[in-house]
Amino acid sequence: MKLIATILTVGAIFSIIYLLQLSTFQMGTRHYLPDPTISTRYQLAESPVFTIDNRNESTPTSDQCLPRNNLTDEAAGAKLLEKRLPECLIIGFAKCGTYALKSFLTLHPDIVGPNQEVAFFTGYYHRGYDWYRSQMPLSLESQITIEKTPSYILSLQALWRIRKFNASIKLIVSVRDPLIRLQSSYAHAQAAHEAFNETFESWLLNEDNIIRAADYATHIKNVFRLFQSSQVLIVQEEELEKTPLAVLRKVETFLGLCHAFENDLLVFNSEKGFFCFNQTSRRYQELEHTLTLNHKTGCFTRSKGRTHPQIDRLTMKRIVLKMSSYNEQLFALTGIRFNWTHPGSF
Ligand SMILES: Nc1ncnc2c1ncn2[C@@H]1O[C@H](COP(=O)(O)OS(=O)(=O)O)[C@@H](OP(=O)(O)O)[C@H]1O
Repeated sequence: MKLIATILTVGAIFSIIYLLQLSTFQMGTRHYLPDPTISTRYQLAESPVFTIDNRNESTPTSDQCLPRNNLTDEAAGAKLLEKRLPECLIIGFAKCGTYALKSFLTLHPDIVGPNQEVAFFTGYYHRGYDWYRSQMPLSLESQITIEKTPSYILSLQALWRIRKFNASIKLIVSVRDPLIRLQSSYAHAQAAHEAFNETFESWLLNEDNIIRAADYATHIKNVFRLFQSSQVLIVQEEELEKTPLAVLRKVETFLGLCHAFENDLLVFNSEKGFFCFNQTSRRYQELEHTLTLNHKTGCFTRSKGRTHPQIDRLTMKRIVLKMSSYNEQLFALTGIRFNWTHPGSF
């Protein structure tokens, strides 16, 4: 009996040791070995644990702030540089200064972004995240990659895809006086299509063109349905045009970055009528070749800041009346009353 009891005790001890080893092995395979087919950044992007908001908790105040990226340290940079998926998207709206915003933002040492619109979530989703990543510029771990494609906000499917990609991503939406946006869209259509020969007056007869320029609310509502309001920053083209640094600093705070936008990075060019890059700044010289610019002036090319078609007062009043209900919806949704052309302006 004693012998049987000893055998049973020894057997039980061996079984316990075996089970302990097995569970440690499973932990090792399931939790600690990364899947070599999926990059760490992708896993982080999908994970609810890591959000860009976590950075905000440790965001230094402006007086303690040193840019995290030291681009002069080429040797260190070369080792750590890789293409990374975006953590912030400028999703709209077209003709609202999205290119100027994205390009000026890259003056920040902790922000990078591709020059072109990648249109991944609208046009190239089938190519997968690795393709999307391949479209991004090299960056350091500490830098945030920003991509801008203004058509994303118009597509509910694209917004769902963005949410699936990274539910805690930061989104920037730029809006503009819809009357000016309407003129800008016409000038764009005229420049983009050689065969386009419609006069502005006949183009205005198409109600859809007016609604398309004014209906921000429908699309912003979709954004708020899928993302928390703290993830969304609404900026105004008019402010970007007149006081660009104020907008850039808002974005910097929104992203939890150091305050690195100095007054001398941009200069107003009276011939162009817009702020342009200060060509003497070191950061501009680093970036110049990555942007679509007039390299003589440091301003954007002629495709930004086009001449707008004239509108007579009566037509303008008619359009503004049509737009005003859309504006009211936007003001109610965002809690911001933009100082745009309104029926009382006439
Ligand atoms: N600094 C600076 N320089 C040049 N242009 C500036 C600038 N800031 C804002 N803008 C305005 O940006 C408008 C174009 O907006 P987008 O870049 O969003 O257009 S697009 O949707 O990508 O085609 C463009 O519209 P248009 O004036 O109709 O060309 C500009 O008014």
